[in-house]
Amino acid sequence: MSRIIVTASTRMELSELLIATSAAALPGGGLLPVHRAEKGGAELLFAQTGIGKVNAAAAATLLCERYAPDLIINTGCGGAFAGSGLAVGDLAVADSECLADEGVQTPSGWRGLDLIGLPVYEGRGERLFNRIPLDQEVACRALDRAAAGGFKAVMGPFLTVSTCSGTARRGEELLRRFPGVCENMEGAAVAQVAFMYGVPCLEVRGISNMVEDRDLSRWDLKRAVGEVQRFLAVYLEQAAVLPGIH
Ligand SMILES: O=C(O)c1cccc(C(=O)CC[C@H]2O[C@@H](n3cnc4c(=O)[nH]cnc43)[C@H](O)[C@@H]2O)c1
Repeated sequence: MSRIIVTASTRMELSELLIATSAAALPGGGLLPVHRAEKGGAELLFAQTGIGKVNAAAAATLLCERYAPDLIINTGCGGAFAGSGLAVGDLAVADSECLADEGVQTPSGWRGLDLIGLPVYEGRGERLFNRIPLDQEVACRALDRAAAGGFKAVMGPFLTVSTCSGTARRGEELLRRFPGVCENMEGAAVAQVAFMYGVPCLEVRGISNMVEDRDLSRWDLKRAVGEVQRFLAVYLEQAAVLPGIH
């Protein structure tokens, strides 16, 4: 039976999936709460990682070591960049991830890790600096499934940051560094660990806010996490025949 792991930073980002799949808490999860279900001929494990790259990387490493998954799905909410074509309540599918604030501030501007010449990972014929590749077939199929399910979804590069951008200016600055449709705080960490373990990784987020001058009255976390979990519940129904799953 194939094994799919779904990670999110908060309980709210997983709670509807836990209900939809009748998942039960696994005993002995230690610091990392894990729930288990069976659906569509696959074993599903849901893990609440906590916010940010450190929590996400620690959780992803533990999950890869302990469970050797066939696919890791990172989900939750995210901010949409201006010009992405995304709005609050839409779905964003990552075609790549990026460590968007790992680099060097030089007198002539910000530069990525390639300036230092030290990759975050080197192996399997790749040197990864800021950009983390994701499985293209898995991403494209997820986008197709979202469209077929009537969801408005856009696929593009995701940027992972340590500081949530609370100004339009910061969003513009990040887009001068790297192309991006969606900002988040965990995705590149999960993607990097998955890449290191050779596990296909999918990232799908519901858009809770635009990357703009911070105005919480324009955020809709509930709608964002509801939409993306509604999509994933359908997606996971066909878990046994998902691309990348053998
Ligand atoms: O600024 C606030 O007061 C505030 C209130 C509630 C939530 C936040 C977050 O920043 C949530 C971070 C959480 O959600 C993801 N997320 C959602 N939108 C964004 C964003 O625009 N930029 C970065 N991360 C975002 C993120 O992955 C975290 O897990 C703030």
